[in-house]
Amino acid sequence: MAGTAPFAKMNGIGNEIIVADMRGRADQVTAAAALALNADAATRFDQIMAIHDAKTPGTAYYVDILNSDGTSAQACGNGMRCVVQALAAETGQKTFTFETRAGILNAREHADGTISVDMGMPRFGWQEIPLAEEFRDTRMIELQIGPIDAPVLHSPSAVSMGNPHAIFWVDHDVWSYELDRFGPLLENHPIFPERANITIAQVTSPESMIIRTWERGAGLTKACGSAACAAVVAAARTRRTGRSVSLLTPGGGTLHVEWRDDDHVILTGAAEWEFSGSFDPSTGTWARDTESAA
Ligand SMILES: N[C@@H](CCC[C@H](N)C(=O)O)C(=O)O
Repeated sequence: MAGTAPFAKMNGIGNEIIVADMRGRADQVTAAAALALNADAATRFDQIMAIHDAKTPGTAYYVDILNSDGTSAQACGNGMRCVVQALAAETGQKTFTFETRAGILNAREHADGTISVDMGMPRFGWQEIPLAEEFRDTRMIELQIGPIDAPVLHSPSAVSMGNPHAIFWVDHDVWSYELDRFGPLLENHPIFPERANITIAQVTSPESMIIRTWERGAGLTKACGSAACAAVVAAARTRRTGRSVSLLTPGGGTLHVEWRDDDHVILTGAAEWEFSGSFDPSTGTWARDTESAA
């Protein structure tokens, strides 16, 4: 064992995040450690953002992302904001360039404390998302749940934000759908060979929508940043909204997404520190810092 590593329990508008400081060490946070941390109510999380030393010149850090089921994720918008807030507090820096499995991304902390993350460019090709079979137009794919002649949800848009997303559109009462029941079935549907994040979206104006997400590898969460990006891109592609949209999420928080003309998707929102501690990255055994909030 290489010794314990510091961590901060944080959240990105309710998306439960552990920011793990793995700088200066060669080991990784294991799936076993993730499962152990998630099994403890005090450290239950949706994603671990493990900050490692940079691998690529021009980047400050490599960020490895683990879901609460121990699997890896390529992107996590809410988690990246937590990483930025933690590093900005430590270094006084306001802008950062990171590397993740999804590629290189830039982020900035604003004067009001909100944080913007450039989530990169969306991808729409069926092989890029990926889907298991060819769809020439991923603005609407054939997929439904519920009775065959009266589906409850159907015809989602599919988008990659580095990670796979499907967005089901509903006209009213987004809260009434049993996403806890349909989510696992859709996440693991054979059409998604790498599984998928499943979102239900209700457009409320050309500049606003409400989203709920069943996250791949994490289940129902209070917010999902990459899903917010995927939903706005898909909504703009299908002429449901413009390219600059505010999104209300189940935790009550709001995210803002702008799909810029240069094709980059910018996610803006808040991040919050809860407490700090140290943990064993191989087992998940942890202890709270004594000076940390209860
Ligand atoms: N909460 C995240 C998304 C995390 C990754 C996702 N569950 C996956 O496996 O792709 C966000 O804020 O983007």
